[in-house]
Order: sequence, then C-alpha cells, then structure tokens
Amino acid sequence: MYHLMKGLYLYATSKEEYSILLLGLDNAGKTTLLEQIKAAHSSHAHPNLRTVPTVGQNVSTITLPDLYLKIWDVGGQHSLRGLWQSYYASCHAIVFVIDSSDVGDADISKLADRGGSLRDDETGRLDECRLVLEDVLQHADTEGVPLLVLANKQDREDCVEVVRIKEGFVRRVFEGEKGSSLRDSRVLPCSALTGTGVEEAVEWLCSRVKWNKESRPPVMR
Ligand SMILES: Nc1nc2c(ncn2[C@@H]2O[C@H](COP(=O)(O)OP(=O)(O)OP(=O)(O)O)[C@@H](O)[C@H]2O)c(=O)[nH]1
Ligand SMILES: [Mg+2]
Repeated sequence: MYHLMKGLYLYATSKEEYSILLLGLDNAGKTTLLEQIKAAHSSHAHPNLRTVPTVGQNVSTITLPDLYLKIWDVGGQHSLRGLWQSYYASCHAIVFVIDSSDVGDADISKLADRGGSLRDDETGRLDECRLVLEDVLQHADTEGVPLLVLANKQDREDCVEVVRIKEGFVRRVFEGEKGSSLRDSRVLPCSALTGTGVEEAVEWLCSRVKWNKESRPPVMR
C-alpha cells in the first residue's frame, strides 16, 4: 500500500524537465541572461549582474507551473567552444545570444569578399558570430532542435535593431548551405541587463520544447 501511494504521489507531483543550452560568443550576455531568468523565477528577486567570463559552466533549474527548465550556460571564449558539442545531444532547445552592439550593421552579405574572420571596425564580430552559429547548426546532434536567437544588449545606443539581425544575419545563415536544416526558430530582441524581453524568450522556449517533445522527450522529475 505504501509503495502504491508513493507511486501515485510521485506520478501526481512529477513534472517534465527540459534542458536549454545557452550559446554565443564570449561577452554576448549568456550568464547575465541566466541570472535574470533565475531572479525572475525565484524568491530572491535581485539578479547578480556582476558576471565574470565563464570558464566551464553554470547550471540552474527554474520551476514553472507545468515544467522545469534546466538551463546550461557555457563559456563562449574561443578555447571553450570545443566543449559545446558535448551538450548538444541532451538539450531540448538552444538559445544563441548575440551582442547586438558588436556585429556592425549585421549584414553578412558584405562579408563575402573579405575572407577570413578577422575582427573589423565596421563589422565587429559579425563574421565570427556567423561561423560559430553555422558550426552549431551543422552538427548532427543539433538537428531539429528549436533555436532561439536573442539579439541582446538592445538597451545600448549603439546596438543594431532586431529586424536587421533577423534579415541580414539569421535569415542568410539559414538560407546558406551550412544552416539549412529544418528546425523551429525565432529571433527576439532582449536586454539581459535590464530584463526586457527575457520573459518572452522563456515563454517561446517553453512552447517550443513541448511542441518538439516527440523528437526530444523530456526527463520526468
Ligand atoms: N548593456 C548591456 N550589457 C550587457 C547585456 N548583457 C550582458 N551585458 C554585459 O556584457 C558583459 C558580458 O556579459 P556576460 O553575461 O558575462 O557574457 P557571457 O556571454 O556569459 O560571456 P562568457 O562567459 O565569456 O561566454 C558584462 O559586462 C555584462 O554586464 C545587456 O543586455 N546590455
Ligand atoms: Mg558567461
């Protein structure tokens, strides 16, 4: 009887858990974003916005009414990007965070003749960002995984608007041969620093991981 009751209790109280992977170049704002999400979903209302470059990973689980989101924030520095692929097979969605103030005018068609991915005063880290996103999309373990591109740092005066990141960058990467696999995707503006747009991002992620759960089933907790 005890075991039956315990089983019923666990069944009634368990929830689906989905893993979200935060990716993007170093300094894009991934850890700041994680802090904002954590603060919005816990009783400690103040996010810790004094981040340091991530070496390794930060992980937090947030509790929503109908599911848990386990959010993995990994270091974006060049030397750490090789570790990302070990998270791909078990994630349910990827958030690719972009520093909207460091991608020039976000038009990758202008990069065509430059060759190489050197930083340039006009284009910022746009080419580096493109190569890194293409690499993520091309990996077999990310196939079909919903992708949210966040145009972060929208609070900065020198940022490019989300529509330009969408048209000049994301759409072109998706149309290119290295980005053309089928997946659910969205581009949203946000400021991880002020928290603007963060809740919309979480809502989109929740709806998409549930939508995709036949392909990537959740873990029951
Ligand atoms: N103005 C502004 N600054 C931001 C925003 N998000 C992050 N930053 C700043 O950008 C810097 C880097 O933020 P992090 O969150 O540490 O960046 P990261 O992507 O985790 O970097 P790595 O851990 O090295 O991969 C910090 O100084 C943040 O305060 C934003 O939305 N607006
Ligand atoms: Mg970080």
